[in-house]
This record gives sequence, C-alpha cells and structure tokens, in this order.
Amino acid sequence: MDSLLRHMVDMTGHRDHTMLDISVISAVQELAGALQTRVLTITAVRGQEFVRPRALIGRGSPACMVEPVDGSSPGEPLAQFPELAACLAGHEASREVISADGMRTLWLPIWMGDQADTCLEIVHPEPYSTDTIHVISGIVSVYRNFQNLLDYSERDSLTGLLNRKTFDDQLAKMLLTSNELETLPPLPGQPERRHHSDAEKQWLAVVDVDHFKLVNDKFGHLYGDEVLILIANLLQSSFRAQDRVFRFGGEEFVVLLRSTSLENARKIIDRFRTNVESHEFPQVGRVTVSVGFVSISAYESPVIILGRADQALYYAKSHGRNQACHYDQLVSGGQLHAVPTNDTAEFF
Ligand SMILES: Nc1nc2c(ncn2[C@@H]2O[C@H](COP(=O)(O)OP(=O)(O)OP(=O)(O)O)[C@@H](O)[C@H]2O)c(=O)[nH]1
Repeated sequence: MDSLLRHMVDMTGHRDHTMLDISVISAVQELAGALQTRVLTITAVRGQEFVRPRALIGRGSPACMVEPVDGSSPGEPLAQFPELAACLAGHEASREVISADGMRTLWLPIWMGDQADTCLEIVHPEPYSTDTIHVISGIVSVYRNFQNLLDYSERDSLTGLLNRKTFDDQLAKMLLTSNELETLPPLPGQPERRHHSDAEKQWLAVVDVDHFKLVNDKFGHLYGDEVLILIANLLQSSFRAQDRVFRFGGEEFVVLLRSTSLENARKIIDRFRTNVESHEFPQVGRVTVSVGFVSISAYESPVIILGRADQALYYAKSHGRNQACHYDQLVSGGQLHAVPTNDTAEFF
C-alpha cells in the first residue's frame, strides 16, 4: 500500500504531460510487475490513424521518453495492430491479446469523452489477479483525471479556447508536424505531395473585436462576455480542425492555420470575418472584427511573428476596421515597414 501511495503522490505532483507519462508507467510497471509498459499516442493524419510510443519502461531499465527513430513519421499505421484498432473502434475500456509464446499485451485506452489519443500498453507473461486489475484500473482513472486537469489548465475559462500559455508549444508542434506532413509518403490513390512548397505555408492571424469597449459600455460586461463566447464559437466553426485557436486575453484571439496557400488563408480568414459581420448577436446586434495575418516559419521567433501580425492588425484598425490585412502585402506595398528579424522587442 505504501508503494501505491508513493506512486499516487508522484503522479499527481506533476504539471506537465511528459512527467505525468513517466510517473504513470513507472507506477504500472512496479505495481503490476509488467515486463514492459508504454504510453502510446494515437494520431490521425490525413484521415489515417497512426500509433507512436511516447514513453517506455522495461524490466530493469528506467522510464524514458521515446524519441522517434524517424522524426518525420507519425508512427506505425493503426491498421497494423488490428486488435488495438478494434478496441478503439469499439470504444472498449481494455483489450488483451495473448501471443503464440504466451506473452500477454493489455491495452487501456484513455478515453476523454469519445476520443482516445493516448493508450497504455502493458506486456506481461502471467494472467493478472483481480487485485492487480483493480490497482491498474485505479491508476488509469487517476491518469485520465489528471490529464483532464492539465488540459483544463491549458484552456481559457470564458471561451474554452486554448490560452496564451500554450501558444509557444502549439506553434512549435505545428511547425514540426507540418514538416512531417510534407515528408509523408502519399496514401494509396492520392497524388504525391510536394516536399516543400512555397505556396503552402503555416499562417498566424491576430483577431481583435472592433470597438469592443463600446459593447461593454452600452450593454454591460455580461453581454460583452457573451459576444466573446459567440466569437470563439464562430472561430472554431470557421477554421479547420487541424488549425489552432487561442484567446490571448481581452477581446484578442490568435489563430494558427496549417499548411495552406496565401489565397486559401485569405479566403478562410475572410470567411470568418464575414461570418462575424453577418451574425446577429443577441441584444448587441452587429459586431465586426479586424485581422492581421502573416506566414510563419521555424526560423523566426514567436515574438517577431506576433509583432508582424500585430502591425498588420493595427493597420486594419486604423484604416476602417472590419477587414483582414496581410503583413507581407502591406510591406511590399510600402504601407508598413518590415520588422527586422533580430528585433527582440516584446509585443505581448
Ligand atoms: N466583457 C469583457 N470585456 C473585456 C474582457 N477583457 C477585456 N475587455 C474589455 O475590452 C475593451 C477593449 O477596449 P479597447 O482596447 O479600447 O479596444 P476597442 O474598444 O475594441 O477598440 P478597437 O480595438 O480600437 O476597435 C475594454 O473595455 C476592456 O475592459 C472580458 O473578458 N470581458
């Protein structure tokens, strides 16, 4: 019991997903006497699901994060593990398979609603007793609750969007996975993708509600808050699932758009802007937004990228509002001066 408590204290003492993974597999490994325990990530890329181990512990070796051998791959196709695929498709709490040599592999997906992007995998030689299964399911429940809590700390409490704190991480992840996407082999029946295309880029857009102070002053903060919630909903419905939407605070939002051309980025951003313009906000009526957007690359700091988008937003605000302005276009047209890349000024 001491050992169980020690593991519980360890698991709940972390504030980031990586350390939580390490402590959960250490707990399972010791308390269930496993041969090997892993945390698997389940991801969907271009409509196909993949499995990739992200943490591992074996008998006699310490727990560690798993660095992918091929950083450009999202992992093994889920279809190569039919039992795991069936377990996930059936929304099962667990599934165990016994291989020809008698070794058992137990999968425990971590369900958050009807989504499981994490799965524990325990390899063990002997069948588990009821007591051990009881302990493992307790650990899984604590793991799920704690993951939920960490997710919660990454979201803005008013709108449910990702908060400012998570932005740098999400930006780095987006740049990494977009590189992965570019180097992925084509799926059967699909044309080969260009390896690196100047036409397809990642984009950052800063969105700011126009004259929002007037909304608060005229209708009160409760109606102001409702406008922010409705705009957050419009952001989520106007952008794609693989894009990322943040509330940076106040009436300012940031969107990261994945792999698209300038023409498409402009179209998507403008579709959102007109969705806001044509929305009937209860009591308040018509609300508009201004947007500044810019292409992003792994070679520039988030501060520089945000500063450029902010300059374009400021231009939109000072030239009539209710419009989306592209930073590079303003610079090449001479309406804006470029932000030098070695500029270390803090814009946010
Ligand atoms: N209701 C509500 N208001 C907020 C929140 N956060 C910031 N605000 C208000 O948002 C307003 C922002 O006003 P300003 O920065 O002057 O900008 P604006 O009135 O939108 O004008 P422009 O940006 O120039 O179009 C301020 O009145 C803040 O008090 C919030 O969470 N809820």
